[in-house]
Amino acid sequence: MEQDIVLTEVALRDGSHAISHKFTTDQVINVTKALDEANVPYIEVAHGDGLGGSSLQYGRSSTNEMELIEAAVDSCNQSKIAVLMLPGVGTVKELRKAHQLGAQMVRVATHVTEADVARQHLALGKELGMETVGFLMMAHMVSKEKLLEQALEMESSGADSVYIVDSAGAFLPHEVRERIRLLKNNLQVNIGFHGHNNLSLAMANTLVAIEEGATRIDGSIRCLGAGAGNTQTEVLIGVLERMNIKTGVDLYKMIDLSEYVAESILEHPQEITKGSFMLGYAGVYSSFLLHANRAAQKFNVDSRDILVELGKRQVVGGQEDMIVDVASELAKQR
Ligand SMILES: CC[C@H](O)CC(=O)C(=O)O
Ligand SMILES: [Mn+2]
Repeated sequence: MEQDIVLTEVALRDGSHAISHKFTTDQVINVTKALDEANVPYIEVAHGDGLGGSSLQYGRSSTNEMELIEAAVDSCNQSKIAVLMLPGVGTVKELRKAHQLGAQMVRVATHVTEADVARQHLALGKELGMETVGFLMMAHMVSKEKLLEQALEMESSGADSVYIVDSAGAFLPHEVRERIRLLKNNLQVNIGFHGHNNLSLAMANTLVAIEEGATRIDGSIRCLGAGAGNTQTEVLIGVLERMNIKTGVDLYKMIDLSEYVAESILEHPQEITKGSFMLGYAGVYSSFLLHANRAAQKFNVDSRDILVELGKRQVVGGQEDMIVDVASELAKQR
């Protein structure tokens, strides 16, 4: 199969944030089968916060993620199942289990300044014979020089690909251009990009990343991802086709699947709402959206004020408890 760009479909992991981690086994089987038939190379399956994420802090999964991973593996003839893991949220025990069930790629995600904590998990991925990805989250929070330093750390730890992850959907296209160019000029491994559409820039940022040499790209079908969702996979495939860039993925099958996702999975359309826009504007983790909406309701404050304050405090993944603190402080100040 000819491929210029290698796609990873993330709806069955990133989309978990958008539906409060309620994927059912049937939904995972239906989506995975369709993605496999459409020739999508990699399909990520896990709790939204990665292996082991099911908890009070992040939100409990309705169905055990290992059951979902197993169902996804069994539904594929050619697609490979990827898992995300955040060291500290997930453990080596869960990574070994996911591998045993048939996952073939591990994407080790760290905050953009903490690449060194991925070393052990990337090494284990390699030892198990998995393809490895270093996933640098909240990349907009640092300078391009710092990002390069951290990307080199991921490369030296054994990542086959290093991703710039726009977790907050905060990047502007020229910022993505500069960063992908710098990594491309200094790393030997594949460069990837994972966008969020909070400022309506996921597609533009993805195209700029591809122009600068990124070859590993994430998308979520029907934008089923955190915040306003990710770069919309089926639309990206069509746009790349128009640009003569090959993904090897069947466009019509993806459009059919997109209709299924809208009818059978989405609780509401993935839109740029006041909350999701504010994530990108203030630079806040996309997965904080539903938590912030709930806290806004509970404390009767504006979710925009919560998100702006979280942005000012530069909160990072794992600090979800701050959302309630901020909402309660805002309520007291009123
Ligand atoms: C909490 C993990 C996070 O959702 C990973 C990711 O997709 C991102 O940072 O955008
Ligand atoms: Mn994401």
